[in-house]
Amino acid sequence: MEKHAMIIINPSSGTEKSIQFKQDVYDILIEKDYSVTINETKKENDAKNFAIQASKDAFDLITIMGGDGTVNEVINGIAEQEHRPKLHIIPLGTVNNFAKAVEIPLKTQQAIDVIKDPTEKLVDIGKINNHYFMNLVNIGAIAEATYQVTAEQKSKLGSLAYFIEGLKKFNEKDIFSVKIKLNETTQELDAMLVLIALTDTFGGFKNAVSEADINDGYLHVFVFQEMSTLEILSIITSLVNGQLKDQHTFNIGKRRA
Ligand SMILES: Nc1ncnc2c1ncn2[C@@H]1O[C@H](COP(=O)(O)OP(=O)(O)OP(=O)(O)O)[C@@H](O)[C@H]1O
Repeated sequence: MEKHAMIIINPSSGTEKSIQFKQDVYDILIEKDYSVTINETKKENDAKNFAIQASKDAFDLITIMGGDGTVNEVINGIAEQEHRPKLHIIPLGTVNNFAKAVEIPLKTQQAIDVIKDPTEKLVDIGKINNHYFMNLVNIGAIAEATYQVTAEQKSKLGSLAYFIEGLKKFNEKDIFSVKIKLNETTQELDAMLVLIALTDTFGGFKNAVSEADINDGYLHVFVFQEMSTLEILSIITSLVNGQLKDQHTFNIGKRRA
């Protein structure tokens, strides 16, 4: 039976290299006996809508050429569909957090070639209200600051751009009150930042949350309370070195996703 693949390309992702690889991806899928439909995104939600269509039309595969935002849209498109195509991700974003977490090759040609001899991985996804996520959720002013990072800053600085914006907010000590019901316990805490991770990768740093596995079925919940600049630096070092789990005062537990 003929196999169907949809390529979803975000031409604006990362360093805007996706278009130059379009033909290579098309050729390899044809070589693997897929019939191929190509869709380019123009704006927010296009990738999600293409993915919904691919599910409804019972496509076998969606090849995503883009960054975390594009992958997230596709996941939101397929999550609640009866038929979910498999995903082949070609990381072309700035940070590519999810690709790092799932250990997809970051070199474009290698990621394309994965389809020649594919291995399948199941991954956890989480849900907030009606929105699915596959990386992590940040709550607080620090998290909001990261949304102010411009596309230009991202292209120039990569993940560092987020850290710089985040650090500015850390100094303002914006504390908020948060009530967390985790398993059977409810805690009310004052927090600077709440981080809920599904994978071990944060801000593009592999192993930052080394206890989290992509398919362990858990949400890993961290609450960062008011901290001195020294403590903040120590946490950043932990993130980079993969020792966030050792900061037990901040790790308040995990629950089944
Ligand atoms: N043609 C387009 N021009 C501008 N923006 C687009 C276009 N198509 C999609 N978008 C927007 O781009 C967002 C996703 O970008 P994506 O995350 O893939 O790239 P990135 O930001 O460079 O990567 P990363 O998230 O890894 O840093 C989508 O959510 C959508 O809003």
